[in-house]
Amino acid sequence: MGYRRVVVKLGTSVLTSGSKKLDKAHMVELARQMAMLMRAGVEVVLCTSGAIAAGREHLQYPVFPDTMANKQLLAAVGQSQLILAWSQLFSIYGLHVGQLLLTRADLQDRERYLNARDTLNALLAHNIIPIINENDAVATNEIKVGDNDNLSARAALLCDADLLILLTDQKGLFDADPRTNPDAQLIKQVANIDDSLRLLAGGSVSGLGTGGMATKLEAADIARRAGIEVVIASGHHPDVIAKVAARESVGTHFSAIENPLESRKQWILAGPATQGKLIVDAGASTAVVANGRSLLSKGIIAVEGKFERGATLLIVDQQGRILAKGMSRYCANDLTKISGKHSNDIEPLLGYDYGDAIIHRNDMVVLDN
Ligand SMILES: Nc1ncnc2c1ncn2[C@@H]1O[C@H](COP(=O)(O)OP(=O)(O)O)[C@@H](O)[C@H]1O
Ligand SMILES: N[C@@H](CCC(=O)OP(=O)(O)O)C(=O)O
Repeated sequence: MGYRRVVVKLGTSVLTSGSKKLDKAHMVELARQMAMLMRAGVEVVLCTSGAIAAGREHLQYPVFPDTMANKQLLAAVGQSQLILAWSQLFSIYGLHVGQLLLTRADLQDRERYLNARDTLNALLAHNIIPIINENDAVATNEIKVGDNDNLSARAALLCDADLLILLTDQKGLFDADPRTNPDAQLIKQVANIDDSLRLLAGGSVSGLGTGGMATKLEAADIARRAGIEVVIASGHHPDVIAKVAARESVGTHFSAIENPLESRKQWILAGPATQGKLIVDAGASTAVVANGRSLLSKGIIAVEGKFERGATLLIVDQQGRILAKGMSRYCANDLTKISGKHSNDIEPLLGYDYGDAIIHRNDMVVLDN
């Protein structure tokens, strides 16, 4: 069956073709491919990087100290150049574009999330290509998603896409970074994202992109758990977008999981930033991962981070493996008092009680699979 709605993410590495400026000749080719897909009845959402690179180019490569304010300046200048370029390039194919600049705060707050979703749907309903980037000009580290791989996965969830295409400067995910390992082999199919796969995915060394393959794997993991297929491929492979959309074998394909998470759990996974960690013993690990139970105080060995009730935390085992992510019903202070203790001791120790479940299974996404 054909795809209905596709998010295409273009990394800086693709947009600049490895140079220091936007490669407009290649951007028009990518716009053509996306326009053809739209003409074939597939809705396309573009998540584009390149604002900072475009800002540097427009200001003729100023030598600035590497501060947050200067990056924001470059993004503010570059984003307008970037959207101007896309708007002109898509107009060649008779298409309008609409710009959405998002931060984590827009995805975290339910009302803003629904607002962004309505805008995306309205644009698509009018055959207008939504173009998304992080709102780098205003986003501080605290409210940033931080990289466009993760942002594109959240965009795919937001608009209920069925395919996410991450285009980059490599043919896909290799079993080692091909820049430093000439013998590295392309991994064509991934059925499960686990720690051994994460170890293969390195950061970005080109100085152009943010996050490298590590953030692409994070993005793939979020999307596939929401039932969205993911492909990582080269943005310079001829007709790559059409081929991926036609299910030809290009790059690395990640299958979607069979029973996608319900939307509340998708939001827990993709929305709020994690604010701490609960380290748990083997019994709690089995209860949470194998038996799908809530996390009780008895199994908690240590608490890391400062957080309030309702914060999103990682549950990790003593070997540091991430088991689950979920929302805590107790704050960090309370948890340090009751960890390792029986549920019956919560009330006597704290003077109140929000229930036995520290993280209830309905508020938890198990990740060790
Ligand atoms: N296992 C791997 N397979 C492929 N590329 C990898 C791997 N590990 C690290 N990388 C690096 O990831 C880079 C792509 O990510 P990045 O530089 O962030 O580009 P983009 O701008 O497309 O997001 C590649 O150039 C490569 O050096
Ligand atoms: N939002 C930034 C890009 C951040 C980013 O993740 O870059 P990349 O790894 O090239 O996709 C920009 O527009 O410059």
